[in-house]
Amino acid sequence: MNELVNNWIPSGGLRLEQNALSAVKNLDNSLVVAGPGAGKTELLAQKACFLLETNSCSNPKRILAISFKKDAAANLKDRVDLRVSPELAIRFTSKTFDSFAKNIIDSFSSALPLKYRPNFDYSLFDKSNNDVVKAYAKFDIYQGKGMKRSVFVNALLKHLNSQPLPIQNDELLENVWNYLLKGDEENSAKLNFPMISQLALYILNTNPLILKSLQKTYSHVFLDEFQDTTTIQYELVKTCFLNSATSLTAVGDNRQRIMVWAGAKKDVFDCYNRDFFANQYNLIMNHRSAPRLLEIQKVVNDYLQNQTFTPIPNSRWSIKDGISEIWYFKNSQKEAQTIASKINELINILEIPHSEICILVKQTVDKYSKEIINELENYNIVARNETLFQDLLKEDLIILLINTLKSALDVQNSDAWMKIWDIKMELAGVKGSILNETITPLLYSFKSFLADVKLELDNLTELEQFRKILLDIMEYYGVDKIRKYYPQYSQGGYINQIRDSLVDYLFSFYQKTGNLLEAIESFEGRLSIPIMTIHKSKGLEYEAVFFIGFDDNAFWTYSTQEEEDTCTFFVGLSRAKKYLYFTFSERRDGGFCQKTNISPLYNMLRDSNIVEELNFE
Ligand SMILES: Nc1ncnc2c1ncn2[C@@H]1O[C@H](COP(=O)(O)OP(=O)(O)OP(=O)(O)O)[C@@H](O)[C@H]1O
Repeated sequence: MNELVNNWIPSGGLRLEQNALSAVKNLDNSLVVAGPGAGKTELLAQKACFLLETNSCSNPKRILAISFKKDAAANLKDRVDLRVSPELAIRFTSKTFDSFAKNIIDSFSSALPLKYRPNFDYSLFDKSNNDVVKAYAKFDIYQGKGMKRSVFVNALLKHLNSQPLPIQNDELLENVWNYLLKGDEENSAKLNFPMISQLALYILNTNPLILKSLQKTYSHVFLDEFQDTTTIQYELVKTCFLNSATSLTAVGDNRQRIMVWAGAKKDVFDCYNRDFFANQYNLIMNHRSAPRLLEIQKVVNDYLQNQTFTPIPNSRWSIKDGISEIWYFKNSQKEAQTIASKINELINILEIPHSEICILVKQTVDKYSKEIINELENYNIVARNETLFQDLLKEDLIILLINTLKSALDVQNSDAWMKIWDIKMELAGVKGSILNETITPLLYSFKSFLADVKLELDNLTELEQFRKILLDIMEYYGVDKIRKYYPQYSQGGYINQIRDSLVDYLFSFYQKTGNLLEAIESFEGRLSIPIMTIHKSKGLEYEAVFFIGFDDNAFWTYSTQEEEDTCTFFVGLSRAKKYLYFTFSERRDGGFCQKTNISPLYNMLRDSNIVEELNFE
């Protein structure tokens, strides 16, 4: 075993800096703190390879990685799948915090006392729904006169999660929980993720056997983007793994803490170091951004923390690499034309792929991007609000259905075929790679099913016909088997919701192109420029980033939450590898824009001495 450990080298030909390598090989609890692009996520992928390949995570133990966003969880899983053999990769589970907690309550709801057991068909609600207001109104709590609705909703949500379970001495809280858990004649049961985490905590605190089995299953746990962990999520981590044999690796960056508004625990690093006696590792490389762009990151860092930050760029860059500009416009029409022309140049002259260019906004994607989308159409370039697709594209069910369609339409697509064949074998309970009396008939029947699907797709004209084809595909795999194989679909109508979204989107793309393979490509966003909020861009990276509408309106919270908005600014600008453009327009949407409140952010760009300022009349 020692020999395996000593001889282990990072996969994919990557070289890790000394501290990264030490963190990978450390088998106790650890915390890796590093700036954007330092390779924190990659370090977790490498650590998974190390643990599995050296048997430090010995069969049948597993590694559990917990991230915040579905795409982050999926990306981490993809990186591990790419680097280790399928037999090892199967022991790496990557989930979001939300799905981790939800799986606990869906798998063990019978361990809850009846009064806290949610109805089987519960669905989810978030802040944007009216459900929490309705629930309180049921017990005569109405919005106070003159009170802003958002303030009222926040107050209700705070009250809803003001106590761990079981609820003590609060009749209103007890009633609202009961109503949300059980629903009534008109409304089904509805839960939000903080409630789900409370229920998961209750199960784990009152059922030592469930807790033990969780600890026995996972010998190693990874926590990505740890800076954004909320109090209740941290409580869950502690309840699950404190004083257990499971070893934890957390990675994060204080300067990228952008979820304080959603309850991120500001002192989570200190608490974790103290509670888990973690070894801390700091990294100094930046593998993402060109050297000149790192100059901006240094200035913003100095504003955010006392510790200086001198990231070392990856050796693929030359010292002069990196372009950053601020563009000033009189109106948003001219802004849109200039951005479209630049994007056209990046794609057609510099040959940068669509998927390597990103348009970022602070918020309200549609407001800031309408005109740009229209101007890009003049160049035959598609741009779209990626928020609608980001999570959907990483859904296991979507990946399964899309790969099935691809395999039916294009028998040469070996990648898609391998993925669905592996899953088909798993779902059919068949193991092995050599054709035999079990595998051969399954293979023939699967191929013949795909040929039938192709025939139906060749005659596709109606939306309902397409829905039926996808229903048939799911039936063929077995809906119950899918629900079991992917625990996130085990409960309620979520699986149907996801399927219907796919049907609607794909069919609308199909109507435009008349070609289903092209429609799938469009749906996957291979030929479109993603537009998203900075929050949605967390963890992602692009060759070129356009940070549009850099004004007081977009950063309207700056005066009340300067630190968090500066962190958001830092996250946004650190997504760029080589090109970084900021735009400001005096007029937008019939109104005037200013940049006086956020002048400290503008000054940081100027202080870097690398950002050029251009005026467009
Ligand atoms: N050791 C390495 N050598 C070369 N490239 C690397 C190395 N580690 C990471 N990378 C690459 O650098 C980029 C950034 O890595 P990664 O996404 O892991 O950074 P991060 O620290 O998680 O960033 P962020 O906090 O901004 O999300 C990725 O393209 C990754 O493939």
